[in-house]
Amino acid sequence: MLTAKQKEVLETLNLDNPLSEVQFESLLKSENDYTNEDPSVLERLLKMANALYRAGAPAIDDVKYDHIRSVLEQLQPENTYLHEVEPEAVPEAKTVQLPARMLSTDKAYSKAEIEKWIERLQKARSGDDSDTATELEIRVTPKLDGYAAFDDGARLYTRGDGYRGQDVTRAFNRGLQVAEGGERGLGPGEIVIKKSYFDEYLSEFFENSRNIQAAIIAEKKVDERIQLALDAGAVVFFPFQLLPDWKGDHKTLLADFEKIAESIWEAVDFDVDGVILEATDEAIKERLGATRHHHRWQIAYKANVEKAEVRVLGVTPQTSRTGRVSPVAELEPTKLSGATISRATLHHYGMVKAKGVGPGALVQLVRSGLVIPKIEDVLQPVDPQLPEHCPSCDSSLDWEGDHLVCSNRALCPAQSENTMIHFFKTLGNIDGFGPATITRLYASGIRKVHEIYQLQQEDFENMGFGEKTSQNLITQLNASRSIAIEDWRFLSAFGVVRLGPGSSERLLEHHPIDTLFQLDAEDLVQIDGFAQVTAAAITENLHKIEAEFREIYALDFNLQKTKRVSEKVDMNTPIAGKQLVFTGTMVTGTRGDMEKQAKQLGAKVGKSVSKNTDYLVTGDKVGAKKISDAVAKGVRVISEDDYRSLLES
Ligand SMILES: NC(=O)c1ccc[n+]([C@@H]2O[C@H](COP(=O)([O-])OP(=O)(O)OC[C@H]3O[C@@H](n4cnc5c(N)ncnc54)[C@H](O)[C@@H]3O)[C@@H](O)[C@H]2O)c1
Ligand SMILES: [Zn+2]
Repeated sequence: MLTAKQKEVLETLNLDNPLSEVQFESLLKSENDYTNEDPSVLERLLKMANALYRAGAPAIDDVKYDHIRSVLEQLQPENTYLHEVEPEAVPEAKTVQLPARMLSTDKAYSKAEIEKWIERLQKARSGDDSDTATELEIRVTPKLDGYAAFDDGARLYTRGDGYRGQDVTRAFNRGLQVAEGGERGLGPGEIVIKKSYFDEYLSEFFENSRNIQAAIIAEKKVDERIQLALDAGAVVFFPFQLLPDWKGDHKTLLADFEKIAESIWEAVDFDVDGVILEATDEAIKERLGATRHHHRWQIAYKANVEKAEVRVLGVTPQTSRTGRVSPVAELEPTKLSGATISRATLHHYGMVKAKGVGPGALVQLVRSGLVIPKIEDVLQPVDPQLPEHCPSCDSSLDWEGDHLVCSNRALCPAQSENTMIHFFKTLGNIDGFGPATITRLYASGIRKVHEIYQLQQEDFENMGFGEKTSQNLITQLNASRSIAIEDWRFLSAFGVVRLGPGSSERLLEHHPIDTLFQLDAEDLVQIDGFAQVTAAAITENLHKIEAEFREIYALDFNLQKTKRVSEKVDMNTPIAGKQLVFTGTMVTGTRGDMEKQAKQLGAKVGKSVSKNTDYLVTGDKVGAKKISDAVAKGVRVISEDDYRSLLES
């Protein structure tokens, strides 16, 4: 679920053609590998993730971002997003030409890739690849994980799109200092926060140092705690020239690579996400030059994956809301990326059975960055440890595909408890009804969410909750009904299989919430995105919750209705049903706004011209070839003015 901060960022940045919030969320949640997605959807997904990340409110971790990026690279290697510096925009700052280009870095994840890069440097020096003997000087520095900036002595700039950045000189006026031993005007560097200071004074209040860096350059007055950090000299602009480094010839570097990388990695008291290697020879640098994305003479070495071989102590079954029983591996406690790991979830019991996971098995545990660790491989299998009964209700288990499922759909405590927990968690507007409370309610005979709403303060007290707590629980329950929530969120809180937030919203765009139970699969199939199987499953599963839904719906929640498609789109316009593509720089509005408006006026808006396109609307600076290609496909090419007249016709 997007946080308020993330929503604000997306709104203020006003991205061109963003995905809907629901689509964004459901794509990030999906466990697919993205290879079946449309490349343009992936591009829009990456752009949104990038905007959030740059604004200090990331929606996903770097590994996932890099993964989606690599999928797009496979599907559409020529996609321009991949070949440019990922843009960064500070709202409320002036955009200015950068004194020098600021680029991203090429990345390597293994020593073998570094060896290849050195070969390319050699080749650039000699013009052929035979000369690998002559020494080549390499500088290695820590790769600071902060906010890239450029200081020309007068102004401080952000990296922007690599050519034009934004003027954030105000950071210096607020007390940002140049790292010790430095002065203003030393060119490219990074705004960073001392790790020891962050851990001691800030970690309690801020999730990561990234949102502090973003705050320092933002227009808004900085938080008091950040100001204290600035005053204490804990936040600095660190010019790369001043970084502690290792310098030497490439042979020594390769001979002792891990050691050198590690010692440089640990050389500063800042967040570091790799080491930077670069050639120092100006002639080589000049010859190699840069792509639009990175300097060819520079590379980042990131070892973002840590692995360990770990013994399994046992496999514990856990029954979920839907009755599926998931395996959790209990592990010999192991340190990985700074945390002690003693449990990791396994995909499903199909994997436990096929790969032989049980007490004594040796598995490979992998952790990328700070993500939840995964068991990637089973190195020494044993007889699998499979449960015969549901750990919660002791009923027998059935196989459904790769999953073991509790056969006791109606009376299994784990299923009921998790269903109730899911309801309050999905509503997301109150506190107090987490696992501990729900378990106690269950023990006192509560089985369904609507029963919770019938409880009085003394009922809670009789169940063993304290007086204050009971009072608070009543307050929270009342609040859950009065605080406004979207009706699609409310619907998805019932945990109907296949009816998550995304499909709930889509469904409600077509049918009001109180008519859902009259629908059959045929009605659902009419809606974009509901295949026959899904439609059948949804109608069937909806009926299972009908009684409970009616009880809870009657409690008068403050539901905000999803806008119906028929209300949103005006089909009675000159462009209704037409296919349009906008290209070039628009004069009378942003392209994103114009596309949105066209959709509301009933048009279908595409990204590229096909033979089904009716109109290509051209703004400023459109290449002649684009126009002649469109004409060749029989598309009508019109100017922005023509388009406006068309709308008025
Ligand atoms: N989690 C997300 O949603 C998300 C979104 C976008 C990008 N990202 C991450 O960001 C990465 C790409 O972003 P990027 O291009 O800003 O970063 P990068 O990792 O390629 O780093 C490039 C930057 O490193 C800096 N740098 C730090 N130390 C340096 C040194 N010693 N010498 C020279 N330069 C140094 C420079 O400012 C340069 O601009 C991706 O790989 C991805 O992991 C994550
Ligand atoms: Zn059970």
